[in-house]
Amino acid sequence: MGQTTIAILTDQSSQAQNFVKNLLSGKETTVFKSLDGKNGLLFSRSEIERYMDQEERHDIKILTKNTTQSLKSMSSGEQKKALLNYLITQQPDFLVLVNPFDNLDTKTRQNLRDTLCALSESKTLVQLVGRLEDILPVTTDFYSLNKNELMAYPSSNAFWESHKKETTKFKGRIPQPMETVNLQSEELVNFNNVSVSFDGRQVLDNINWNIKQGEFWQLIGPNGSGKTTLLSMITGDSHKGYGQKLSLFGLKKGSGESVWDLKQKIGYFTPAMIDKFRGYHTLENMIISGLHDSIGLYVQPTDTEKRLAHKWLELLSLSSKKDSLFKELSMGEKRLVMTARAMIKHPPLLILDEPTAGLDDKGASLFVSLVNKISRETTSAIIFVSHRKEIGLHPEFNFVLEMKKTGSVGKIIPYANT
Ligand SMILES: Nc1ncnc2c1ncn2[C@@H]1O[C@H](COP(=O)(O)OP(=O)(O)OP(=O)(O)O)[C@@H](O)[C@H]1O
Repeated sequence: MGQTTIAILTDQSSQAQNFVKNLLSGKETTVFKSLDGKNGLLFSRSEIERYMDQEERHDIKILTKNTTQSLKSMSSGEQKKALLNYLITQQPDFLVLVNPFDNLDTKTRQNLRDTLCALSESKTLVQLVGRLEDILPVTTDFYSLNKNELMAYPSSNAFWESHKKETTKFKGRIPQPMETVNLQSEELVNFNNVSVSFDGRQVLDNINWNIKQGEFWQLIGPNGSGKTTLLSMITGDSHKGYGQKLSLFGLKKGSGESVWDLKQKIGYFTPAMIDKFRGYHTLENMIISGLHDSIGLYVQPTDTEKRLAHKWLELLSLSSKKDSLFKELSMGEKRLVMTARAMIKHPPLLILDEPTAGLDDKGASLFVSLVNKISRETTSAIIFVSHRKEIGLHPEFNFVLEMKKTGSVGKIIPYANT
């Protein structure tokens, strides 16, 4: 007979962090009586970051004892595996899993799902998940967390009935930019047989990828296949592109363009950016800051800039919050604002790196419809990186990285064939 497996569905209102803290310190055990006096451990992205920080700061190995690689340089899948293995060796009575499948590709997700289902035979698992599809099939007890209030469902049927999917749409059109960015070439990115190795191990093998103005690409590949490595060559954050046949916006890599020139042509958003600043800026200033390539605004905005920001806020149905602080927004709202910030100039290339990770179904569906809209109504090319096949996302092409012993190879699959 298996143990209790608990699922708690979270949404943008949930005070999940607080809840988890109380649960692990024994303060929530009035609801979960079976956990009273038991020892629980946490499996979450924040724990990986905490161990990453400890390993780096003190130059020690905790999760990475059996490898020479640093936790930081591992792919998300490798990091999660290392954390889970470590937690199991600590023999906890129960595990709290916060969005365990985020940032994982289909196969790694399936493997982790199987491992967790097997683990549920001997340990109590408490899942806090924002996406319905992430709930383990072995779940016995269902709850939802509204702000800090836990609501119990009498049966799994009652739970699934009350969470049928909804879809949401935006009203109005994407606001036009103040000026257009000059382009020397319609070809924005050209990888011509580009390969990348780390410490003698080839990670990317002869990549050929040509991205033209206005195209909508989804970049897909298993954990560790080299998606981040590819993107960092485009954004100028990796030197691996030098000396190879890589052209960006019509210029060969290394032919004198500055990282600044590159950043002018690229709008970039990844959820980790949100953690980089404290969020004491108004929404209006956050969006305008996209015109100045800063996070937050440090100069007085002009009236034209303010008008443009208002148009974006209107589109996002956030006008009433224009003077609110960015940090007061829900996670989903923050991502919409960050995307508006990345798009305000209509950069020739918009890169969205796993932008829906950690969102609940409603938040993800809203985000996806904004991206589809940007693709339809602007000439910006889009690269959308995601492990999940996002329901409702309509890219024109998939660039699929397939892992081989000699490094990942890239395949182009038109969306119509997927
Ligand atoms: N600086 C580095 N030093 C050593 N190995 C590295 C370094 N950067 C990346 N790697 C390795 O290269 C491979 C590709 O990593 P990359 O982060 O690009 O994959 P990914 O597809 O983005 O993975 P994920 O989806 O999990 O984020 C991984 O095996 C990773 O461990």
